[in-house]
Amino acid sequence: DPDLATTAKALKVLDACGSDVIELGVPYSDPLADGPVIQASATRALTKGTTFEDVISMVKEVVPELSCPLALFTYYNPILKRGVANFMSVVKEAGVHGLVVPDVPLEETDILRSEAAKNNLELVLLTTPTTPTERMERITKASEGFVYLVSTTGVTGTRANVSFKVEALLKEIKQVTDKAVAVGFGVSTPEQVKQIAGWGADGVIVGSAMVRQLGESGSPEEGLKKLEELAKSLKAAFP
Ligand SMILES: O=P(O)(O)OC[C@@H](O)[C@@H](O)c1c[nH]c2ccccc12
Repeated sequence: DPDLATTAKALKVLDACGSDVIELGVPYSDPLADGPVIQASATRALTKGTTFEDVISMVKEVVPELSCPLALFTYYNPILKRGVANFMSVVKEAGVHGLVVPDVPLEETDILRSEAAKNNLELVLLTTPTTPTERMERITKASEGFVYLVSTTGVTGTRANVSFKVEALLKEIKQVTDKAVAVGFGVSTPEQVKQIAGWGADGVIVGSAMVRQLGESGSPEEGLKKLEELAKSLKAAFP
């Protein structure tokens, strides 16, 4: 969104701005964990007829030009529909490095993880403010690449403030894992990035704010320019 050619350019822009990992979302009709911005973006992409196969062929062309790894974000249904093993080999073939599949709970990730492992793909798992410590520990053990700490309950989307609870959550999670922990959901400004970095996070994840620049600008060129400005300002804010 707004189209695959612009998305390909956006991946290169984000890479050039110093992204450590790029998360690319596959548009889906029932994005249950997404707020209005990403929902609208997925709907626009689907209305244009964008398929999983289209996304994969774009990825295949762009990945050789990127220096950072690419994680594919998708709900479980498109994986299930293609068969887990088949899905994994297709995305691996395209050059994808990892996966974020938010609607599969830890207990049900066995097949996903084993098929991902066969293809050398890393499955990033998420923990949330309502995850009990003992479960958080199991999630961090199983998570690959890094651990995704969801900053707040609810859906994706920019928020005026980062919940102060994130500071305590980071302390808690750092006691049970040495893996890198990145905080996502609601992050959109350099001030928020600085605050989260100050609390000890290893990274931040920014979705809606970037999706909005690209999808809601007057033209693809303007969207890419705005995306670049935003990415640079956020990168500069992370010490
Ligand atoms: O949009 P935000 O609030 O900046 O949050 C990141 C998020 O968009 C991205 O990681 C993501 C998009 N859709 C998701 C669904 C569930 C978990 C994570 C995601």
